[in-house]
Amino acid sequence: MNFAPLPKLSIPAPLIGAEKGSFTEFTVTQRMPDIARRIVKENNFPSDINDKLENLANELVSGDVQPLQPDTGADFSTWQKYLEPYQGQRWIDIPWFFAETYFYRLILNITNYFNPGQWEGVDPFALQKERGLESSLDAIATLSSQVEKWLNSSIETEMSPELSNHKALIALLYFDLWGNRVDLSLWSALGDENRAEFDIDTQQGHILVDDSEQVANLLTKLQSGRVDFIVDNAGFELICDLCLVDFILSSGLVSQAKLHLKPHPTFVSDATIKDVLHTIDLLANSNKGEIASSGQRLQRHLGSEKLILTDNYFWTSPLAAWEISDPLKNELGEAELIIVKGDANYRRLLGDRHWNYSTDIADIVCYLPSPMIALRTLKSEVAAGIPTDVIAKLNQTDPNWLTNGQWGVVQLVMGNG
Ligand SMILES: O=P(O)(O)OC[C@H]1O[C@](O)(CO)[C@@H](O)[C@@H]1O
Repeated sequence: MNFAPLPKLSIPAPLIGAEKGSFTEFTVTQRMPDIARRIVKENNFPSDINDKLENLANELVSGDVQPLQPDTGADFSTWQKYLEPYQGQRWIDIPWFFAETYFYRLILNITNYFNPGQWEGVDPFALQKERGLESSLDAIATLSSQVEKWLNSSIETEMSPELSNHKALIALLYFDLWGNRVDLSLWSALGDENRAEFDIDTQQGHILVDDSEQVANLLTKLQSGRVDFIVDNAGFELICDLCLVDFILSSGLVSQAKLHLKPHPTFVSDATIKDVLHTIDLLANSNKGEIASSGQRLQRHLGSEKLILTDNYFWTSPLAAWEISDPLKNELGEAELIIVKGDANYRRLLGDRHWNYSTDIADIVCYLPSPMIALRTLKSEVAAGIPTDVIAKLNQTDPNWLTNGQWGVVQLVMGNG
């Protein structure tokens, strides 16, 4: 397969926490310490673990990066290598993407997630994930009954199957985009009372680049083949992913869907294989008919291996997406379309660098072997492919447009596969 291994342009500097007044600074010095302290409140860890979490919270502000204590994680020695260039440096001086991914790996190291004993495999974010799922139950019912209608709509409305699938796909792509607004790492910072402010009514007006038509065309023409999802959050976003998966598989638009998941808890709400299985189980056992049908269809797709769940330590690593290993790149090359979800995965695509926001995204993301669609609400000062007039207008009307989670992109890059 012939594709460029690197962005076509020279690679700019990474975002770092020491950039005064930036959202990156706010995250490293305030949001991340809050997240560490919230773990103490929401779990029953013993005092030595809680003390270490409190130390971590304090040292983020101006202290140095601390090493990992030996643990049995399969990625332990790889992390030792990733850490080498940053030892003795302050959290705020190292690349933000490294700081954030390492922070979450360090939390698991501190809480003995990888060590045999009482805390082995205990997800420190379990409570937040569970609450996220519970608070989405009404939305889940609405969405699943809508999927059911879409699956039957060419029969009920006499619309051509191609047209009705096309309409359903556009709507599901929008849901899947806005489902990403609701991520728990931002919720931690906002507090409970602000959650109601997330609304999905103003969908189209807030999409800065919208390639959903092209994606729907691509998907309706496939009729077989595989679509891969680089999954982001558990909870409502995962439900939106699963509704899209259910629709493309149950309507026969594609023959397989593969979900790429995190091998361990990270970024508070990111989904693991366990989270997906738990969510599908919850749907299948719901006492609401339409939710249960959707869950049961997904269970059947799992059973027949039309739906595949996989994880890889690349997705929790500090690496840019162009540093992906050959086996994983070849695996993605088997897909007809790769759907990349969320802000952190988008930051990985762009290497979390200071690109000019109007840079053609295809000149950066030219290293993937298959067409890729990014569904991302903006939550960080990283972007590409936004028209200059749109940027100028947003700078006037909404100075926090890059980070307030109110704006989204549906960006397609056709790839070289
Ligand atoms: O769940 P998502 O969309 O990846 O968002 C999480 C990301 O957003 C942020 O909250 C802001 O960039 C990061 O801390 C993290 O990269």
